[in-house]
Amino acid sequence: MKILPYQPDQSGMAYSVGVTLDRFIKLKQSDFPFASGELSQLLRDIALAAKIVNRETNRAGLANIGGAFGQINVQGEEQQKLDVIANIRFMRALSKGGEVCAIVSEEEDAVIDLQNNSGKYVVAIDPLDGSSNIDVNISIGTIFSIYRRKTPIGSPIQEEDIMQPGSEQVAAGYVLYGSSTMLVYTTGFGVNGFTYEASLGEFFLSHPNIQAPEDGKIYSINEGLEKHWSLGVKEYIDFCKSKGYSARYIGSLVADFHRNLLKGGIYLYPGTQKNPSGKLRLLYEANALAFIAEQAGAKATDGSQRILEIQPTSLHQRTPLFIGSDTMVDEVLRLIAKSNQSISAFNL
Ligand SMILES: O=P(O)(O)OC[C@H]1O[C@](O)(COP(=O)(O)O)[C@@H](O)[C@@H]1O
Ligand SMILES: [Mg+2]
Ligand SMILES: [Mg+2]
Repeated sequence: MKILPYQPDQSGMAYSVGVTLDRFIKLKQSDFPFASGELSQLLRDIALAAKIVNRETNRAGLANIGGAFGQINVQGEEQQKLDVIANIRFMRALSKGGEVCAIVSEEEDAVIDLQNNSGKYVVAIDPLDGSSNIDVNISIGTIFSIYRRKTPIGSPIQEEDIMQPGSEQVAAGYVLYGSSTMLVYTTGFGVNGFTYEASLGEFFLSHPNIQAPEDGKIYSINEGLEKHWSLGVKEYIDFCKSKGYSARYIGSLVADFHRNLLKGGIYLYPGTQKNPSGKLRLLYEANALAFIAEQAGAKATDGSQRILEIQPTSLHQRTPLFIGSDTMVDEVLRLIAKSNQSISAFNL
């Protein structure tokens, strides 16, 4: 009986698909000596909900799921039908999975207590990011942060379980529903991206160990708000223009962040006199992307401190966000500090 060692096909005739997300999660579990598989299962639950939401976004125009839902959420924003559908889908997947004890969602006023005595994880989620782009077929996303609860499993959910700084995240990620659908996440051991192959119903590793370029030539900011920017921000955008950098702004945080993460660039949503904390939410937008950014060698700040160091005080609190390539974030921080100094010197 002839026995031969397997020789992987070198002909290139059949392209090799990457490792599936499931398999990758299993392989990576060994990074955690005391892993019990619950976080792995939770990541799978999120991937499952992402597949369903992907299907809904793809046919938003057909199935009458575009447009407004007719309710205002706690942010004072008109909810889109897909905001509500995505919220329901992720809530269901997270509650059915059994790993989660509490959820903070952009679409829910209060913390959702899943009354799950065995769940040790808390999830903060932006079920549908970039809502203003849903009906015009532009890339949108989902953003999620995962924490381990602080109080004993089975005991009532406490403030300390929810109000954790981003540095306490055990995992974070986003789904990008764009020309292709991708899931990008970190568990604190680097950042990996997976592309969805709908015909096989699987996410495959397509972007292993993502490293953000140290510098870039792209800046993303809503220039329509220019007159409300601080002097430091104005000086930085003038600096970008003087360098001939490209202005790219999709209006979906996940999509703008993803492009800049891969190509090098910076996304800015500064505070203004009217909204000193800007627009983006700390718990389910900024924290997750800041964890990803730092794990990929990039930076995330509110203009004075690391996003991950901010101690949350309210569920839907907002924060200014400057996130992207190292050198670019350092430059905007330098200009903001310089303009603050000159303003305080002037006021003396
Ligand atoms: O329209 P603006 O003020 O530029 O704000 C756009 C930003 O607001 C957001 O849409 C806020 O997120 P949601 O869509 O989840 O509410 C970001 O995705 C985006 O970057
Ligand atoms: Mg959002
Ligand atoms: Mg949203």
